Amino acid sequence: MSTSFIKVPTQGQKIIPGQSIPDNPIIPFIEGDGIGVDITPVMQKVVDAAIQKAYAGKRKISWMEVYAGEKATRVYGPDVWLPEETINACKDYSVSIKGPLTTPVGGGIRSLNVALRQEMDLFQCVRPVRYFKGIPSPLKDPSKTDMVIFRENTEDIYAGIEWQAESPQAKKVIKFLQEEMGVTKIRFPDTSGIGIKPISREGSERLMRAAIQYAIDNKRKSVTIVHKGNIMKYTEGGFRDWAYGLAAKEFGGVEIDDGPWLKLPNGIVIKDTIADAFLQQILLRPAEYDVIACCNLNGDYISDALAAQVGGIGIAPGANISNDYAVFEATHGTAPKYAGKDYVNPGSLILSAEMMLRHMGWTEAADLIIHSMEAAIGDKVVTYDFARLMEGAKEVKCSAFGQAMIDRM
Ligand SMILES: NC(=O)C1=CN([C@@H]2O[C@H](COP(=O)(O)OP(=O)(O)OC[C@H]3O[C@@H](n4cnc5c(N)ncnc54)[C@H](OP(=O)(O)O)[C@@H]3O)[C@@H](O)[C@H]2O)C=CC1
Ligand SMILES: O=C(O)CCC(=O)C(=O)O
Ligand SMILES: [Mg+2]
Repeated sequence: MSTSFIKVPTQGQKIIPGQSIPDNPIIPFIEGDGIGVDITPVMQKVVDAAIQKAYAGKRKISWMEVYAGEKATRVYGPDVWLPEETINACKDYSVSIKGPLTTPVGGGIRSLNVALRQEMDLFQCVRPVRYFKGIPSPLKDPSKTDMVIFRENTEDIYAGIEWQAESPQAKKVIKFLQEEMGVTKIRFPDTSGIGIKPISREGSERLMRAAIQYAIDNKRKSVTIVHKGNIMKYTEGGFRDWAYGLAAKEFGGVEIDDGPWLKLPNGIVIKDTIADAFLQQILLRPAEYDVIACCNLNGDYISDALAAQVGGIGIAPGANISNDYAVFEATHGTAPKYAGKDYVNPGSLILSAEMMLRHMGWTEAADLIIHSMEAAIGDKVVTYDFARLMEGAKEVKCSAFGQAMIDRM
C-alpha cells in the first residue's frame, strides 16, 4: 500500500469539471524548486487578500500542498520526483497551480514539467503577453505587443524521445535509418545522439481549435500559425497545413485572394509565418500579431522572447490546459542563483493565479490583482528586475512587492 503525504484541508470542496465552482474550493499547489520557495507563498497571500477584498469572506480558497521536484524527494524518498498522488490530486481537484521545477541539462531526470503536461494531457500552453504601463522595455512602444501564445504542449522534439550518442539504442536507430529507410544524411553516424519529433494531425487540430475558439471568445483579430514547415515539411509543415485545414473545415474559413491565408465569417484572419522571420517581425511589427498557434519547442522560445518585449519573464504568466484540467504556472524557471533570497519578481506566478481566478469565474478578485499590480508598478514600487532599468524606482523584495499590491487593493 502506498503512503499518502498530502494533507487534505478539513474545509473546502473539489472543483468538478462541468459543475459550478464551489465558494470554498480546494486548490492543490506545488511550491516549486529554486525561487518557488519565495514566490509561491507571496502568490498565495496576494490571492487570498484579493478574494477577501472582493467577496468579504463569502469565497475562500483552501490551499492543499502537493509535492514535486526536490521537495518531493525530501518528503517521499530520494528517487521520487513526481509522485503519482500529486498527479492524481491535480486531476482529482481539476484546477491547480505550480511553481517552477528544475530540469538538469544533459543527463539526469527528464523534465517534470513536461511529464506533468503529458500525464494530464494538458495540450494547451496558454501564455498571454501584455504590457503593464510603466514597466521598462527594450522597445520604443511596448504597448503594441499584445499577444496570446497557444503552444502545443504534449508533442514535438520536446516529448523527450531521444537516445544518447554511442548508446546501443542510438546505434540501433541509426542502423535502422540507414539500412531500412535509405537515410544517407546523418553527417557523423558514429557519434550522433538521436531525437524524434512527433507532430500529429490530432494534436495540431486540437491546439488550433482552442486557439481559434479563444480568438472568437475574446474578439481577437487574427490567429498566426508559426512554424518551420519549409524545412521540417512533414512535422511543422504538417502542423501548418492541419491548422489551416481545421480553420476551413470547422470554422468556415475562406481563402483571402489565392490563399493560404483565410478569413473566418466573423472577420478573424488566419495566417502563417515561418518561425525565424516571426522572431524579427514581433520586434519590428508587433501590432500585426495577436493569437499565436505554434508547436512545442518554438512556443518555448517565443514565450521568453515575447516576455522580454514587455519587461521580461518576471512578469510572464501561463496556464496548461486540457479538456478537463488546468495547471497554472509561470513562464520562467527556478532561477537558482536567487533561490531563498526573497528577491525575485513574484509577478509571473501572481498573474498565473489571476488567470486561474478568471478561469474559475472569480473575475472581481482577478480584476483586483490586475489593478493592484498596475498601481504598484505605477508607483514605481518594483523588484530588482524592473528597478535596474527604471529611473526613480523604489526597489523592494519579492514579499514586499506582494504587500505593495495588497496595500493598493
Ligand atoms: N515551467 C517550469 O517549471 C520551468 C522550469 N525551468 C527550469 O528552471 C531551471 C533554470 O532555468 P534558466 O534557464 O536559468 O531560466 P529561469 O527562467 O529560471 O531564469 C533565467 C533568468 O530569468 C530571470 N528570471 C527568472 N525568473 C524571474 C523572476 N521571477 N523575477 C525576475 N527575473 C526572473 C533571471 O534573470 P537575471 O539573471 O537577469 O536576473 C534569471 O536568471 C532549469 O532547470 C529549467 O529547466 C525553466 C523554465 C520553465
Ligand atoms: O521543463 C523545463 O524544465 C523547462 C520548461 C520550459 O522552459 C517551458 O515550459 O517554458
Ligand atoms: Mg521555457
